[in-house]
Amino acid sequence: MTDASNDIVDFHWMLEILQTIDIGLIVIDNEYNITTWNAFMENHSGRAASSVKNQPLFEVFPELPEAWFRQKADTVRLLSIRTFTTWEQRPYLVRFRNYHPITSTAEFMYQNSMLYPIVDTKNQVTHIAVVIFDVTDIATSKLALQEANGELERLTRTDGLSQLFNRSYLEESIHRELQRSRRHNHPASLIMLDVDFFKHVNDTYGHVAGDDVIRFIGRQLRLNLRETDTAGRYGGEEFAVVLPETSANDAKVFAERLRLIMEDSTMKHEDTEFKITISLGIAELTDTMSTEQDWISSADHALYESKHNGRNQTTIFKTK
Ligand SMILES: Nc1nc2c(ncn2[C@@H]2O[C@H](COP(=O)(O)OP(=O)(O)OP(=O)(O)O)[C@@H](O)[C@H]2O)c(=O)[nH]1
Repeated sequence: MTDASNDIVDFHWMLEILQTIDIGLIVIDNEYNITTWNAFMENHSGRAASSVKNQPLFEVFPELPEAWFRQKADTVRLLSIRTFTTWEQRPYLVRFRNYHPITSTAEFMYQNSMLYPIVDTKNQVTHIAVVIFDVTDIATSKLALQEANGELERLTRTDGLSQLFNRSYLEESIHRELQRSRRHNHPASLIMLDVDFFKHVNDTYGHVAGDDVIRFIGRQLRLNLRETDTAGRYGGEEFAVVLPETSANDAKVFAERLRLIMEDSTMKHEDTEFKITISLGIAELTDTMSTEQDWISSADHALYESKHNGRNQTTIFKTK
């Protein structure tokens, strides 16, 4: 065979490959009109190559962000280089329905895409090849893994009963807030609170009723906190709340609101109704507290005073 006929055979092979590979190929000219569109594109868009030929790319795909795409294409043209976009940067270049109904729950096809310069004999970029890879399976399994890891992380810092943070996460938060507040010289307060006569609740109504009380306090704390506050279960029936940017007097407003909510609520267990109250202690961070343990002990000290003075009240820690 002559060189010319070899070239033609090669060319036909190439065309055959382009039609059958499971990769999308669009070729556009410098005016963004479509010149080539392979079988993958036909199958997923439902449009024949003949119907999109010479059509502007942005009309065929109105979802394609034009300014962003033009900027990418300009780089390819000016520098004669390839550019690559991953599904993590942009989930898809053109929106196709996901056709893996069994292996994947995604609504659309996740895509990696590449823009590739096509040059003429004078090394001028005359066209750009847009290559689209279907990465739905990879993307959905990675997203599922991320979601599972996120849930695992949430579980390791959550107290199952109250659905608040657990003690170890709470201690980390108290430590972080101590450092942050010191660095910025801003106020911060810590509230410790404890259910009054909780042993009596357990002994009279049973542990299940006691657990319901812990759940109820968890819910009330979650409902009443600001987003920047952190609440957790410190031990059995003891809870702590970290309030950044809050003086002791401001923390007392929150503490009293919570105390009154508890006082006004009626607990129900099976057919029995009962009331509970809580005692609270507040410590605003001062220079004399050098570790988070000092801060916790100060709030605990104030809580002890509330208990000692008759319970169902809030006390602010005072340095002697
Ligand atoms: N139901 C239930 N009870 C718990 C849990 N954790 C601790 N407790 C109980 O909480 C009670 C705490 O009792 P005490 O420390 O004597 O305190 P108190 O009865 O609340 O009395 P004051 O704090 O002095 O008002 C004990 O009976 C513990 O068994 C829990 O997760 N669920």
